[in-house]
Amino acid sequence: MTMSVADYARECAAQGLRGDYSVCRADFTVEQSYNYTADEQAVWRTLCDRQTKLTQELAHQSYLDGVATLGLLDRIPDFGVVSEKLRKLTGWEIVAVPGLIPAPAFFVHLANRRFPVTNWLRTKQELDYIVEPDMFHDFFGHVPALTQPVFADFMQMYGEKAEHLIALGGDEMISRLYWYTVEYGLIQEAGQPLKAFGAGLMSSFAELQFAIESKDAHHVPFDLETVMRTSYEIDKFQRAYFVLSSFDVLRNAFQNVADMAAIIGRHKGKPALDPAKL
Ligand SMILES: C[C@H](O)[C@H](O)[C@H]1CNc2nc(N)[nH]c(=O)c2N1
Ligand SMILES: N[C@@H](Cc1ccccc1)C(=O)O
Ligand SMILES: [Fe+2]
Repeated sequence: MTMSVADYARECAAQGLRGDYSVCRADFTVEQSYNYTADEQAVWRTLCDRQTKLTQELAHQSYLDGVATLGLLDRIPDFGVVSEKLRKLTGWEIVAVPGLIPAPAFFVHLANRRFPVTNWLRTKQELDYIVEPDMFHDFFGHVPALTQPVFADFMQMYGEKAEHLIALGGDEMISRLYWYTVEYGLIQEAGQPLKAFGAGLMSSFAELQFAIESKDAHHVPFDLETVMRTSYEIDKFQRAYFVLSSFDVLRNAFQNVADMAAIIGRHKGKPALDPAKL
C-alpha cells in the first residue's frame, strides 16, 4: 500500500525536500519536539500577522469562522494542546510529520481524523511562498477549517473514500481532486464575491492575492471529471484555479463514489489535461 519510510526518505532527499524522514514511524509520524528558537517564534508571528490581514479580505467565511474558533496564536502551536481542543470540537487531532508524506499514508490519517502537520517552519526568506508544505502551511492553512463540523466530516469522508479509490488505481486522480479543492480551491456562491478556501492559498501571501486579484489567474468552473484529469505542479503558482459554486457540489461528488470509480476507469493511465489549456 504505502512505500517504506526509508524509500520515501531517499526520494524526498533526491527531490531536495528538507524534512528529516530518518526518524519517522511506519505511519510517517514523528514527535513535534517543541524546541523552536526565538527567531522561529518571530517568523511565526510575522506570518500570522500578515496573513490574517489578507485572509480577512480574501478567504471564505468558513475558514474565518475556523480561525475565530481556534483562536489564532501568537506563538508556534503545541500540537498536543491544540489536539485537545480540536478533539472536543470535531474529534480531530494533529499528528506531527517531517513534511510531505505519500498520498496513501496521508489519506489513512484523514480517515482516522488525524491531520498531518509538518514540524518545521519556513525561513524569513520564504514569507510569501514556499515550494513544499511547512508547519505554517499545514497549520494555518488546514487546521482552522477542521474546527467546522461540516468540513471536518468532509475531510474524514475524503480519507475513507480515497483509500477505496486508490485501491482502484486512482491515487493520482484522487490527489488531483484534493489538490484543486482542499489545497487550491476557490468558491463563488450565488451573489457573493469570489473567495479562496484552499489551504495552499490561505498560507501564501503572494499566491492568495494572485489567485483572487490577478487578471492572469486562470479561473475554471469546477467539474469533477476535468479536475481529476488535470495535472498540477507543487512548486509554482497554479496555472488553473477551479471555482466551486457551493461546498455542496464538492460533498455531493463523494455521494456517488461509483461515478468517481467510473471516471478513474475511463482515464486511468491516460495523459493528463494541461491546466493552462482548460
Ligand atoms: C493527497 C495529495 O497527494 C496531497 O498532495 C497530499 C500528499 N501528501 C501530503 N503530506 C503532507 N504532509 N501534507 C499534505 O498536505 C499532503 N498532501
Ligand atoms: N505554497 C504553499 C505551501 C505548499 C507547498 C506545496 C503543497 C502545498 C502547500 C505556501 O506557500 O504556503
Ligand atoms: Fe496542504
